[in-house]
Amino acid sequence: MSATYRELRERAFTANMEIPRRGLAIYTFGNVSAFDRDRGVLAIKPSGVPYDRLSADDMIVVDLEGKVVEGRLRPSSDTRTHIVLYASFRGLGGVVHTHSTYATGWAQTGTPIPIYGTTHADHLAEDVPCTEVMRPDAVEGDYETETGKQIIECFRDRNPLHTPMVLVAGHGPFAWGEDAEKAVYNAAVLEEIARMAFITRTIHPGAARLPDALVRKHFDRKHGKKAYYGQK
Ligand SMILES: O=C(CO)[C@@H](O)[C@H](O)COP(=O)(O)O
Repeated sequence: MSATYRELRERAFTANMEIPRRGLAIYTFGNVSAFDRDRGVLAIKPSGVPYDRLSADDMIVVDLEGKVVEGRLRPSSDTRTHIVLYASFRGLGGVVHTHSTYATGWAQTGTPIPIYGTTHADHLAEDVPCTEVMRPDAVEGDYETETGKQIIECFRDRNPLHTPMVLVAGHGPFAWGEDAEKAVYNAAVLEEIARMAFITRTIHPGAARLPDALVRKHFDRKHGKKAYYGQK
């Protein structure tokens, strides 16, 4: 491991190891990257290596063209989706993709997660958005880049720093943050929100969304007053 990227690779490794620790994915499912915006590179988990065999030395450093800058293995199959998010959303230092059970369940039905309660409103002030299902011709093309573009399209009128998570229809969740650690935190929050919403809807299929006044109160208490809720 070169000294230049040692810190970035260690950051990516530590964040990836939080995925199994938090029960957000099994085996090789999912991936986390850490971004160094000054150098224009990210460090990401290699493809197909189970978490219990990963080391910091295995992390792959990739530039925003997708070219491997350093590393022995193949970067995660979702790398190009991570690249689209770093290139399009300002202020990101980490991106996470998981197959966490409840969030993936909502994604597989193509359903945004309704903002039912204050746990949700403490973290974001709108439903967790869900992308459109990908068109067949897009699936045949550069699938991972298209996945990123679907997310960007879904955030056309949203602020990704206010809503740091999304469901990709038929696939699973992505989350992000100012660094890789915060991105994993947001992925764990998303899974908990998804689980609570599933239980809420199961107990009462017609459960109402949290009233706007409570959404604002809880979101503002944690994040300060923001002029727009879920909007740019
Ligand atoms: O989304 C997927 C597959 O649908 C990925 O999360 C894989 O489950 C992990 O891929 P690698 O990171 O090992 O390439």
